[in-house]
Amino acid sequence: MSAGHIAQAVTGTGLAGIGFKPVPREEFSGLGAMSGASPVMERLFTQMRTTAPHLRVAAIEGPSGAGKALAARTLHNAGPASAGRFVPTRATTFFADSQALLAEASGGTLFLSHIDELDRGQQARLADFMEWLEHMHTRKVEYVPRQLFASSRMPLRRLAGEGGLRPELSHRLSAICFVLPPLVERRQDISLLAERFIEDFSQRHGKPVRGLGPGALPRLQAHTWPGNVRELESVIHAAALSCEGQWIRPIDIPALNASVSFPSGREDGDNGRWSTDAKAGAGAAAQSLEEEANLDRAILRHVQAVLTAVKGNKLRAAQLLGISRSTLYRLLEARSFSEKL
Ligand SMILES: Nc1ncnc2c1ncn2[C@@H]1O[C@H](COP(=O)(O)OP(=O)(O)OP(=O)(O)O)[C@@H](O)[C@H]1O
Repeated sequence: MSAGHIAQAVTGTGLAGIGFKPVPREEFSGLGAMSGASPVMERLFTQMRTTAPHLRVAAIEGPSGAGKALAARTLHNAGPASAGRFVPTRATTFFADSQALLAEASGGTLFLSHIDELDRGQQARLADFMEWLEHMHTRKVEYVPRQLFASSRMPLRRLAGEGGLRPELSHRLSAICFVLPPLVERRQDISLLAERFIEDFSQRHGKPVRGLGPGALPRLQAHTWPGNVRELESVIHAAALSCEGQWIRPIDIPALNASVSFPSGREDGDNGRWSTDAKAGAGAAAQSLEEEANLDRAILRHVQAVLTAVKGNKLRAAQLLGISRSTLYRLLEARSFSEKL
């Protein structure tokens, strides 16, 4: 790539000239508010569409931030309880406020998240509650939740097999089970999800960001996403905020650190506890991490070359690069930070 091309890539101008084609909006696919086009998500959407009209109880499994709560809401919207309310609550706090929550979810859907956090006593109470609910459904009582969904960051059968979940509760919950794989196992969805989050951001904040510019997608695809879709969403929002033009550039994307921690996950993300396939994905990502580093280095090398050419005049360098002085300072800070490591 010539210096001119990098400058174009950095500024987000002249994109057509370097053969850059954004993902057209009409290529968005998914179910309700859920985006996804990878084979594993297509299969999940088919399972959701087929079963949603008939569900009473269902489990939704997957690592933190993979989209379990969104899947539960999507199932509710497509199911027999959609005229009632969708009432989400953390499973551990359900019994502290069960009367009010049951009244709110009457005729609708009660969604208990993080079932894997329940202790043995809470599990026994939940099993009793489910038996009572089933009895109410048999008697066609209408003032109870019509559907009960539960999410877990551990596969329920595995949890039961390891003694972490009462078998009777596992059997009741996981007869119908939907699985959200870690994002690293469906990299194909990254561009679709990113474009969707950009569009959401633009609409919500009234800032016209049109999509990912050249070099941005490889950077996103090189990351292992320990925080899954939640992490991607916050990275895209941060990038769209920093973006100076209409296209997100690699330098707009905040540092992607594999050991970053996320509120609902373990410190290293909880993909590892989810499935061994995630490790394979992490291996592939580690390999492509090189590319990520190279891309950053290419931009920094180019900035350095321009600075040298203008004898360190930062205002002139920023003008030639087509970026603001604050962006230039940010790039130089990133360089001096990486030199200290
Ligand atoms: N397929 C998807 N399409 C669009 N947005 C998604 C998708 N999956 C997840 N999200 C978004 O990612 C964020 C995290 O999703 P969600 O809260 O459903 O995750 P979760 O698996 O329930 O997480 P946790 O177990 O930590 O509670 C939400 O803002 C959600 O809207």
